[in-house]
Amino acid sequence: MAVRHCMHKNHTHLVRGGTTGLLEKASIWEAELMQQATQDLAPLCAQLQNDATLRVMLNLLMPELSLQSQAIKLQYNAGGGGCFPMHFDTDAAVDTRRVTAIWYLNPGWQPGHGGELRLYPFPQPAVDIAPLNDRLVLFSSTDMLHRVLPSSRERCCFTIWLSEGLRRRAGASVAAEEQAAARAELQRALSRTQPLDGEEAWRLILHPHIRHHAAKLRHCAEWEQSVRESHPQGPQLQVALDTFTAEVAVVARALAPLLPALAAGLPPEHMPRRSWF
Ligand SMILES: O=C(O)CCC(=O)C(=O)O
Ligand SMILES: [Fe+2]
Repeated sequence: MAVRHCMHKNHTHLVRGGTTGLLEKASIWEAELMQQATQDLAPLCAQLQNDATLRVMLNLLMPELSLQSQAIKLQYNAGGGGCFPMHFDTDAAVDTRRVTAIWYLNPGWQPGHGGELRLYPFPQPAVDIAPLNDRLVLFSSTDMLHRVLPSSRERCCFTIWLSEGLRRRAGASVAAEEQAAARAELQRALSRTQPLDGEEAWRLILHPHIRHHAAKLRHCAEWEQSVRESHPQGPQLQVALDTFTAEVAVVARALAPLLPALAAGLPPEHMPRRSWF
């Protein structure tokens, strides 16, 4: 595969004390389709980069997303346990990516080869998706926690990120006021010294400002394990694990009144519909 010549190692971004470090993943290589070098080596990749079919279809089905551009990378997992730690692809405050589409290229994948995509539509239980050839999986880039389980075989996919345009940003100042009010309400609730009761606690746990943090606490043991599995041993991995432990402690302190409800779990009758976007 000629395009392998322009592949580089994938890294996990480590945010710590205001600086971002890079932690190389074991066995994972990638090529950006936007880059001319990739397109020159693999004309089909240029065609895919410029194909608007998925974006147009999604805008028809979900016009509220208002998707305007796409960035695509080709991912090659060399096998031998290559995997991704638990993560959200982005945060709405960081960039405009809104939909993640993964298109798998694995003829002959068998149960037992590993490399399943695991989605965590918190508070619903996790869902494993086999990376079957020609399967396309779509989920929210901002709200869906996910990881890739260790793969014992070579595994390939295109990862397509669809971004919203500037149009939706027009209402930003109204949204900012609403957000300030929501933040004040959350601060009041979280400054209580007594635990909140189940229903009130779950309303806050599922609040968009809290849900990501609550999901991290709920799955913290698996999250830590996934960081260990995805990166080579060494001092940088230890820094990543220490940073993770410190973050979890801060989140647990901040969400203290919600912890009993989180540990007890949401009663099935209150479980919201599974939400992918
Ligand atoms: O390989 C996959 O199935 C998912 C990859 C992924 O999560 C990513 O590139 O952010
Ligand atoms: Fe991802």
